[in-house]
Amino acid sequence: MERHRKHSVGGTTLHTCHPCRRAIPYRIYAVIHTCGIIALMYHHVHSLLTSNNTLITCLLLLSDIVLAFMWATTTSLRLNPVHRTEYPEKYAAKPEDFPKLDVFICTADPYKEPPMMVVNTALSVMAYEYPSDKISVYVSDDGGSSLTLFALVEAAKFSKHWLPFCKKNNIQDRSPEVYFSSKSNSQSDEAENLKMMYKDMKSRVEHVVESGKVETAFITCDQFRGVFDLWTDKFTRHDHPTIIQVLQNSETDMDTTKKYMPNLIYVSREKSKVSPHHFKAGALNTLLRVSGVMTNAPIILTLDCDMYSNDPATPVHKPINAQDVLALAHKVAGCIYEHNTNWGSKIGYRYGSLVEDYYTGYRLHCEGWRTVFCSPKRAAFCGDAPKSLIDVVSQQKRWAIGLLEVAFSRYSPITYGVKSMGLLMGLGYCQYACWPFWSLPHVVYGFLPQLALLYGVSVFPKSSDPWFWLYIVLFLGAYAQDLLDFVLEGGTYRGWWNDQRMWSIRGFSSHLFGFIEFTLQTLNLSTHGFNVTSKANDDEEQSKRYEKEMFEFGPSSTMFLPMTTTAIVNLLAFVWGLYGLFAWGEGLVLELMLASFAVVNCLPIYEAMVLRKDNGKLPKRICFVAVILTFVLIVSGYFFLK
Ligand SMILES: O=c1ccn([C@@H]2O[C@H](COP(=O)(O)OP(=O)(O)O[C@H]3O[C@H](CO)[C@@H](O)[C@H](O)[C@H]3O)[C@@H](O)[C@H]2O)c(=O)[nH]1
Ligand SMILES: [Mn+2]
Repeated sequence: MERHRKHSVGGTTLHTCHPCRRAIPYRIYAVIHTCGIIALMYHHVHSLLTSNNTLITCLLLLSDIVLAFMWATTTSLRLNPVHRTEYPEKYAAKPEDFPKLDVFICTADPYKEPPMMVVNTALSVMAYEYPSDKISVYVSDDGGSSLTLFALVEAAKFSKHWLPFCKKNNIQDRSPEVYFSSKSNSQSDEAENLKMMYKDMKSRVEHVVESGKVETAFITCDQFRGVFDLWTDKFTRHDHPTIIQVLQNSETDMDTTKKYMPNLIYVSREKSKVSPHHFKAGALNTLLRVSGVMTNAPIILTLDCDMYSNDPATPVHKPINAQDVLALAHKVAGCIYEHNTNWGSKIGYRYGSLVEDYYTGYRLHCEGWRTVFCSPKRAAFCGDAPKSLIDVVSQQKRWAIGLLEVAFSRYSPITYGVKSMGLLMGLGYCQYACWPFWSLPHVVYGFLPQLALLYGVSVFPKSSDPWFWLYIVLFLGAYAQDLLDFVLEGGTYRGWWNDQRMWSIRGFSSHLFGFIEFTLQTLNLSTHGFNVTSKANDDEEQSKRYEKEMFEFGPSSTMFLPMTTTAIVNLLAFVWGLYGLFAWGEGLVLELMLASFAVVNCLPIYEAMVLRKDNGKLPKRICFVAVILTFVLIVSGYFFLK
């Protein structure tokens, strides 16, 4: 095995790769765990042939097959863990020889993605420690919103002050929102002055967003007055012509210190109800073509509007105002441009999955592209994660559906992937594609042994049975390795605990509902789109609870039902099982252990059901329906357990 690999460009090593020491113990453990799984399967088959309750045995067998398969996919990712170190300081090219850089920023909804957030993302990359005239920032607005355009016009004005300020003072946080709300910001007159300007811009933008309309009186740049007229009465977000507006031109626009500025270009591609627009993948493909016509940089960087550059040092001509260039740009941003072309199948971002990032990366890997994972000490980008549980589970449900779209496509990692990339890489990709499959073992293990416990029926080996220990070893082994992996990569114990708790919650919500929706869609019974995650965050009470690490259930959602029901069922089983253990001595130990583990995991749910009074508590309606469901489950348990 090649112990240390170097990767050089023109004789300079830019990054090195070191295998982790845990690889060998991991491989040894993989062999042991595999033997355990084989033994367990033997045990199941044996019970299937001898037992009288085939339904229970089948359900347990099916769940264990899924668990074993998922364990195999995880293990393929753990066989050769590596770390990389990168040496950007060794990149010796002179600034005038730096390549040109096109940055793509996507946004889709001015209410879920506040325009000020887009502004901050754009400003943070425009302020890169990189020759300004070589950067072009393209903002794709799938919401087709004049509010977003208005915010960007304001951003272009503000950047004339912000960029020289950042470069002169060597500011690290180049997103103004982050800079002005951090404690380290300077108190100099210049900084105070800029802060005033920023606040002023922010209040203007927020005012316009709130009013929902860009009044002519608010437009301060005469140059851009005309473009707002394109938002006619017939204009809707699903049906409108292409709008491309150069807001800042690197050849003519200078900042306050007479230095040229990066290009800033607003693009809202044409939309029509009859043409599929392929969500974010479609937006990015449009940007690939528009930028190809306008600036055509050899390097592109794509960002979502909920991300910003966290390190200014992270990153080669056509006159872009020329009539013919803009006409061509409009043409390539049109709805029908992609008809009968290879866009989305062989060129650009691939269509067919709601997780276009995973899918495109995977397809490129299959075609033989090579990638490296860079993870510098100071994170190069920061992003926004949803804070309330409903947003989290909805986001993950979208991912679940997108992943299933890949898993069941003709490019499924299990068939096509394994064939093109080999067994280990193919299995590694399955880990993600098969994510939603986790819901099956979660549901079976979350209800079946507990109901059995309530009826005094054993589904697992008794503690006197040697097979008992196999269950203990497999469970502890899998969890311990997961914990070890988490902690060795810099996570905390508490972080891991929360992580595995979220994993269970997803199994009972996003994965389960994603599966159902995907099935309905396959049967043509429903359709769904890209449900953009809400990034708006102005509820102070909610932020406080977030800081205290409290779950935010908030608005009622059917997705909370299964987890609430399982919480109740496990609590009942736990109490009943404990009572049994003391009353009769011999109890159903494994069933009881499982229920107690679930109860500990469900503590925040009990708290949200009965103790909490704030707005983040579990809605009464959900609790009520969950109690009824519990009752129904227990009654129906009587028929297949007794
Ligand atoms: O029709 C659409 C829908 C979404 N977006 C943009 O896509 C980005 C991601 O959307 P978001 O709601 O933030 O989804 P997340 O789940 O946070 O995004 C993750 O998952 C997506 C796939 O589901 C990936 O595209 C993202 O890169 C990845 O960060 C945002 O900038 C949106 O504006 C569009 O441009 N057009
Ligand atoms: Mn996002």
